[in-house]
Amino acid sequence: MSVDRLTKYYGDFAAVDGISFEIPAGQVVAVLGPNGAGKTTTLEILEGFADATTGQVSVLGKDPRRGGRAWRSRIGLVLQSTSLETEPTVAELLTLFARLYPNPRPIREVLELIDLTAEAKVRIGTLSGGQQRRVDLGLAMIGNPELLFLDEPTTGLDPEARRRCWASIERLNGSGTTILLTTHYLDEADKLADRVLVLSAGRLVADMTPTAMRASSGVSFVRLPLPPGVPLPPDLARHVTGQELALQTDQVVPVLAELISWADQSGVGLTGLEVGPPSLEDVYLAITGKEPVHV
Ligand SMILES: Nc1ncnc2c1ncn2[C@@H]1O[C@H](COP(=O)(O)OP(=O)(O)OP(=O)(O)O)[C@@H](O)[C@H]1O
Repeated sequence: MSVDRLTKYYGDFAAVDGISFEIPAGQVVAVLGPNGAGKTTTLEILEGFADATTGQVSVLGKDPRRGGRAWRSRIGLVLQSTSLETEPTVAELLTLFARLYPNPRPIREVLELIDLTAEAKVRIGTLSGGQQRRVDLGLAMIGNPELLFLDEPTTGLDPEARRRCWASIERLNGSGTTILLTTHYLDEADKLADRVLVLSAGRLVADMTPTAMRASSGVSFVRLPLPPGVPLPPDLARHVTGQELALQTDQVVPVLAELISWADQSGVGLTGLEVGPPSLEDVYLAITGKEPVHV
């Protein structure tokens, strides 16, 4: 998939303001960005549901607006919210949808991918929210798509249900499907994505791997559980909450030097000391201008 200097204007307002990126086959890419950043608009253009104002878009080698039926059958969609039929069983609904595609995946295989083999004969209406979301995924993958668009696939699910959804998405990618997903969960992007695209006010402000994104801030986390009754120097003491020192800094060497000197003089072991990159969420908030990362 390639996107070159894409814009989408509503009147004078640029909802998408000149973004370019390429997604090679087989990647999982997460599109992040605050509300109104242009994620849905971009996805709608890539899916062929909306026209670009200017720029070039090619998805599976075609202009999405001119894709046609054969092109569409190579793409799977999971929309932000769907309402499934409640009466049929899981297997019945999958079988019904399989008839719409020229080259459907075997139902048994889809059930395994979405981890609902045991529920094949259960009516959709009696499934949990997380199981229904995995049925959405199953319907999107039944046509054996080369490319899958997932719009906020796990919003509203509990942690266990989210993990099971992630496992299905990982299995599907393992079978070769390219996946483009939007999410507001940074842990989801971290877990699933080979690459993260961050949109802000219609512009692409980051395009990198989660690891590179964490490293890009140049900021490190320092964390140390403290023994009772040994006061820290005042500039470090202001970062103590309860019995823990926790701070982020772009000056990790002086902070560590001060800690080591303090530990040496006070006879304190540095047991439990952690130094590492900030969370993806911290960096994301800094990139999108929501909050500073620095202490
Ligand atoms: N049909 C429209 N007419 C006018 N403005 C629109 C239209 N559709 C979207 N917009 C505006 O374009 C901007 C981008 O919207 P979009 O839905 O793509 O954002 P988003 O990143 O998907 O946000 P969210 O996370 O809330 O789904 C917003 O400011 C929105 O108000």
